[in-house]
Amino acid sequence: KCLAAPGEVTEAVKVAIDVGYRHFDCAYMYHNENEVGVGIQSKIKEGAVRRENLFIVSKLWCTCHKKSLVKAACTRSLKALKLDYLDLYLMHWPMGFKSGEADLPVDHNGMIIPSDTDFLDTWEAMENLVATGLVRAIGVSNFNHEQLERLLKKPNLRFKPVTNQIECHPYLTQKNLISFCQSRNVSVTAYLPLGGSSGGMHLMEDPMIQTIAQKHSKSAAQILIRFQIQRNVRVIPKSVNPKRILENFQESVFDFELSEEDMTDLLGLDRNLRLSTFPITENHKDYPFRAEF
Ligand SMILES: NC(=O)C1=CN([C@@H]2O[C@H](COP(=O)(O)OP(=O)(O)OC[C@H]3O[C@@H](n4cnc5c(N)ncnc54)[C@H](OP(=O)(O)O)[C@@H]3O)[C@@H](O)[C@H]2O)C=CC1
Ligand SMILES: O=C1CO[C@H](CO)[C@@H](O)[C@@H]1O
Repeated sequence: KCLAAPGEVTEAVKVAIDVGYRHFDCAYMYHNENEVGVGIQSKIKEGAVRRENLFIVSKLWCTCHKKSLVKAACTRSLKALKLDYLDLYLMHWPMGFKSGEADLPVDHNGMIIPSDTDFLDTWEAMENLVATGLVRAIGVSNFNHEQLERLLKKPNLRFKPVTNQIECHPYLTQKNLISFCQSRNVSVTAYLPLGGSSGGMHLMEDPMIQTIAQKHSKSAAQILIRFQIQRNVRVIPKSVNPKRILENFQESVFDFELSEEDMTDLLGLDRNLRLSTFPITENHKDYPFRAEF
């Protein structure tokens, strides 16, 4: 859950656990792991859920790619979340940034200052987190297929990335990258599945999506979530609104099926429209979006 006010996040986490959510997608960069942790902790204390039935994800930020910084970054997230292990820890981006106070260290032109790290080395430090039990599994986010291939071919790879978390929705269907990941047994997790917040791309208002929604008596959001489920893609919609938290969950997205024609129509909306382009990092050697996929 990102970009939400503090008390709002704790409340949203509690509501989500009550209605049955178990997977929480967090990150140091969202600066709300403490609030998420308060929500989780209070539900565990109350007996509403057990730790082992939750699936908590966090992400290593780009300023901590240096091998010597990885463990402390993970421990900081664990402390904020009030947990003693993470179910999954992701490398947020393949790009390393200069370490220090700023999350986004930039030069005079406003462009990111890279670190001299290589994501293969960062990965080794993440593998150590699995070995020492701080995290159960590791994965990546925003990797293109060349970067993922390079990681999978790394000599002496100890743990494979279990997932690649990428932007994915009908305007950016990611057909090629999804086939690539699935062929290598790396699951795909779709972020921005609803097209992001208002001011984004108005995906939910798309006439085709609206028509399909009406046909199934579902909301546009439910269609967008179901679309990913039927492609065998994990999906992490964000909401801080109790009504929408419920709307996006379980029965309401598992009690119907999109037809082959619906799926083809949705896939046909692809326009390679990426919202999460991260322009200040465009000159980075590991900028992921220069490659075709
Ligand atoms: N790895 C990465 O680099 C990135 C990862 N992410 C992850 O993916 C998650 C989801 O992506 P996000 O960017 O939040 O975008 P989403 O596509 O999930 O859209 C969230 C927006 O949709 C609204 N919304 C949620 N449910 C409904 C509904 N049923 N009907 C109408 N509107 C709805 C939310 O508002 P409201 O809250 O008011 O309901 C919010 O404004 C993030 O929370 C984050 O964890 C996101 C970006 C980058
Ligand atoms: O998950 C994310 C949300 O916000 C960050 C800052 O723009 C992004 O870079 C990141 O991918």
